Amino acid sequence: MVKLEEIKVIYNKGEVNEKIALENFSFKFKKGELITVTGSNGSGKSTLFKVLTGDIKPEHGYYFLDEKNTYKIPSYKILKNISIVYQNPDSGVFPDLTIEENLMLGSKKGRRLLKFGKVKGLDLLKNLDIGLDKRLKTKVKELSGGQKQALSLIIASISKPDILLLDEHTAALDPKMAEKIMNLTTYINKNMGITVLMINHNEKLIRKYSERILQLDNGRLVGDFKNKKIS
Ligand SMILES: Nc1ncnc2c1ncn2[C@@H]1O[C@H](COP(=O)(O)OP(=O)(O)OP(=O)(O)O)[C@@H](O)[C@H]1O
Repeated sequence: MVKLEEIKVIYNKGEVNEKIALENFSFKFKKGELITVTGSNGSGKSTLFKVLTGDIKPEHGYYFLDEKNTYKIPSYKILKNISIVYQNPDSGVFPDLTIEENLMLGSKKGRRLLKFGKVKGLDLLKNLDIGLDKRLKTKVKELSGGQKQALSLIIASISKPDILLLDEHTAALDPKMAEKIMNLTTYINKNMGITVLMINHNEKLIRKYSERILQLDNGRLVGDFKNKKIS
């Protein structure tokens, strides 16, 4: 169980352009959930992700990792095991390295871990089923945007983070590739037990794949629904 309580984020505090981006924001989630964060432009979705990664320091708030441990956030001790995938397919890969080398680096340092990265990455590539598992020696810069995005998702997952944040990771993809990536996302969520929080604007994908939908408006949580279609 992870719980955020009373989070408040202010940009440019005390200046004329001061902006409260999150206010009295509280929510909790269980390990293994697949949650979509929705809301109009500027409602605070990316700010929420930056709070979770520790990239910005909230004005106020608490972060509960489990029933026993409470931290006044940000607490880097508990925020370290989070991976994030962005919309831009180039942001999560090393273009001059091969697919195989990218997978190995995804599981961080150490000989044993490098091998683990390759094995786990290969398993995920096979599941993705677009033929990349047979092209391990290909340089990543030769791949299409969709293929690079799939690889980014795999790299972010093989170190088995507690939480995987997906910031519009299907936004730049054609509908077919977006479905493939969402299938892989579900596989990672269910088979590896990784909690997924994703920002997504595609109604069809949200309804098909999310178990739970959080809705933000102007920095506040205004909705928290179970998706009846799959739960
Ligand atoms: N670095 C910043 N400095 C000042 N204001 C910011 C900064 N980052 C975001 N904001 C403002 O905070 C509010 C929330 O922004 P945020 O990026 O979290 O929204 P979002 O829901 O992710 O939007 P989008 O869907 O457009 O990506 C917006 O009004 C935005 O203009």
